[in-house]
Amino acid sequence: MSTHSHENSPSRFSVRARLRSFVFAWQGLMTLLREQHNARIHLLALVGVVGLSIWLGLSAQEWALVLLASALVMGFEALNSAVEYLCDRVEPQHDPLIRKAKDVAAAAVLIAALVAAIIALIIYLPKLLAFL
Ligand SMILES: Nc1ncnc2c1ncn2[C@@H]1O[C@H](COP(=O)(O)OP(=O)(O)OP(=O)(O)O)[C@@H](O)[C@H]1O
Repeated sequence: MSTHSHENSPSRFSVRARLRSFVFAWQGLMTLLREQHNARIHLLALVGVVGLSIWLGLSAQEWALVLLASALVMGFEALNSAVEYLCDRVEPQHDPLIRKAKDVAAAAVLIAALVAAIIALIIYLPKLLAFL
């Protein structure tokens, strides 16, 4: 059984421990891209978005909004996958509360994706129409 010493007395700051945390987070990113097809689609979309943004010459504020929206979608996708892994460990059998947990986690991705799509329309549509 592990102890919870860090809850009472925080350990001293250590660069090595911070680096380890970064490696774990990187492993999580690799797991996400390897196992979650949605994450691969989002990464591909991000490459497309960056290409389009360079081509259209976005302003600094537009870049910030586009990158923020992309990070929101991908970040929620990661959290959604974490919820899925936890649910599958806790209850592999069909369960109404597990269904709700997974559906609600997926709703977070949906909300971010809808807002990202609206932001994309606001920023890209006028620039694309100007080409016509
Ligand atoms: N144990 C379960 N009990 C009840 N419903 C479940 C269970 N597992 C999955 N579901 C239902 O199936 C849906 C898809 O779950 P799953 O774990 O297969 O995610 P997924 O197909 O990887 O989703 P996505 O790829 O869109 O993130 C859930 O949103 C939920 O409605």
